[in-house]
Amino acid sequence: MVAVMGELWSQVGSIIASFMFVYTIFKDYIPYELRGYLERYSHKVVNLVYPYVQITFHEYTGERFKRSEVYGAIRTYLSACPASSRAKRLKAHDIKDNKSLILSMDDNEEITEEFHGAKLWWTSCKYVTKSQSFSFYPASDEKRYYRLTFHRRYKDLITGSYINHVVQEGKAIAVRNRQLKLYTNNSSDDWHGYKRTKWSHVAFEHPATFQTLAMDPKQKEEIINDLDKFRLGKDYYSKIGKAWKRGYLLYGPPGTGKSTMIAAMANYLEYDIYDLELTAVKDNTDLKKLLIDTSNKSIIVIEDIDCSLDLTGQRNKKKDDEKDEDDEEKKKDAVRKRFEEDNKKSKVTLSGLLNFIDGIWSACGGERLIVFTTNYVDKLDPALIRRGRMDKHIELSYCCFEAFKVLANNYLDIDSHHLFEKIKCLLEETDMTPADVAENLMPKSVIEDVETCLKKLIEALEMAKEEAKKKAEEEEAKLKAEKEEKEEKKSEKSEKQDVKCNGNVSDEVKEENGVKENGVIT
Ligand SMILES: Nc1ncnc2c1ncn2[C@@H]1O[C@H](COP(=O)(O)OP(=O)(O)OP(=O)(O)O)[C@@H](O)[C@H]1O
Ligand SMILES: [Mg+2]
Repeated sequence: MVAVMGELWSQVGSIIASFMFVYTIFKDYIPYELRGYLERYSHKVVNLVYPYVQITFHEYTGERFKRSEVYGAIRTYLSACPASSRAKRLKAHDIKDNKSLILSMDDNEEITEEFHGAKLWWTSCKYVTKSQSFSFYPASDEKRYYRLTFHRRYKDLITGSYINHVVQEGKAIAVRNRQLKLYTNNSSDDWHGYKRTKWSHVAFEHPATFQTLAMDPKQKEEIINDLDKFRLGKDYYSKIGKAWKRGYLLYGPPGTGKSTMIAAMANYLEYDIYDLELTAVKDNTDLKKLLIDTSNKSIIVIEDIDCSLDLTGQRNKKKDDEKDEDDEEKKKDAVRKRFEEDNKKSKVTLSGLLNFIDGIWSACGGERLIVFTTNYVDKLDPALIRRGRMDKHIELSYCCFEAFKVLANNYLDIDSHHLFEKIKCLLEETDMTPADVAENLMPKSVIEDVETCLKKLIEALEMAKEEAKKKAEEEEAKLKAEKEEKEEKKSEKSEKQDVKCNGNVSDEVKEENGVKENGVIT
């Protein structure tokens, strides 16, 4: 009965809509005074006859700045609600672990739901606005939204509890179905073409975890506790008046597991990764826009921060050869070229990056980790890595024995072996990265057993030790030679000085003598 009534009402609605359509066409032929009356009363009639309320939920909020979280939650809720199985046109969009297919309503599809006796209709809508500019890829602007229609007598129920229920449920389903994503930023030039998104993504399927990460167990536990504290710290952060974000600086030589640790963090927290390529960002404004377009529960990564940009903001010095150019035309060409090159180059500055990390904009949204990695921590500007921006500094260093044990367990499934003692001694004496240790531990053929792999590692460690020793000796010899050379030069100098002094003295003496002699003679 309710369904029949609902359909009846929606038919009344469409009749009214048709009437409005005809009215707009013939509006100009109706006398002005009559038009005023008609418009005033038609609204009253519509309100009287059509007792339905509509609410729209747009995909983008704030002038397309940010994708609406509510829209996303509604989409997830609707794709999972039983009523959606009756919809005929569905869109497949996410496939979790290549197993379950996630479907959502296609454009202009409608589904009906009931909530505490109230009947409501969800419609997914889209409208296209064509941009005026002529280009090879016409930038048509698709705007999507969901429209919820219900009887006005249920307004309190729907706005009070139903929408809240939909959003909460949608978010919970999203967490359950969550497929982690790895994003990378598109070049700023592509934001306005047919590829309008700032970030592109793929499914994140890195298998690294904290169990497989080889490092000092104490340090590892400390990091895990820190992450836990952060994840559960929403109330704490709001209490202390700080944006809910945390900065990590991972530093250490190449191959010590910095990138691996980021993957382990993402898998542990179930956060998406936004791998930010700074050189593709045009300027500070675009950097801000990228930040705003990231979702909550995410890790924003800038790898090799020391090489990403010249963050001192100094311009390149003029090339010397250009100074000598006499030809006017050539000079102009060079200037134009340099201007174009400069334009292409990223103009992100240190202050832009600092603002990105902890400026006012960084508080939009929450639950974000910002991770920087570098091989040379000393090269970084102190302002960039001060606490508050980079709250936790983590040094990933050469492989210690504890880290080796984790790798041995990962690669060879062993906890102990009689060769472990020897390896322990060698690791204490030699610097070898976990990447190199792992490479030596990995069996390269089916006939290689545990013992062979461990022996291979011992051999590599001994070789590394030998090399390090040779290098140290060479370095020492070089230093010694330099020192000797310096001393030699010094002694030569002082000798020369002595000679000069003696020479002078003898001359003086000679002169004196000469004078005397002369005096005597004369
Ligand atoms: N601590 C570690 N635990 C487990 N595996 C490691 C560790 N460190 C390195 N590896 C192994 O070595 C490889 C290289 O490590 P990774 O890429 O994380 O190094 P990195 O510190 O990021 O190096 P770079 O500074 O060159 O980027 C990884 O594929 C991983 O298998
Ligand atoms: Mg790396």
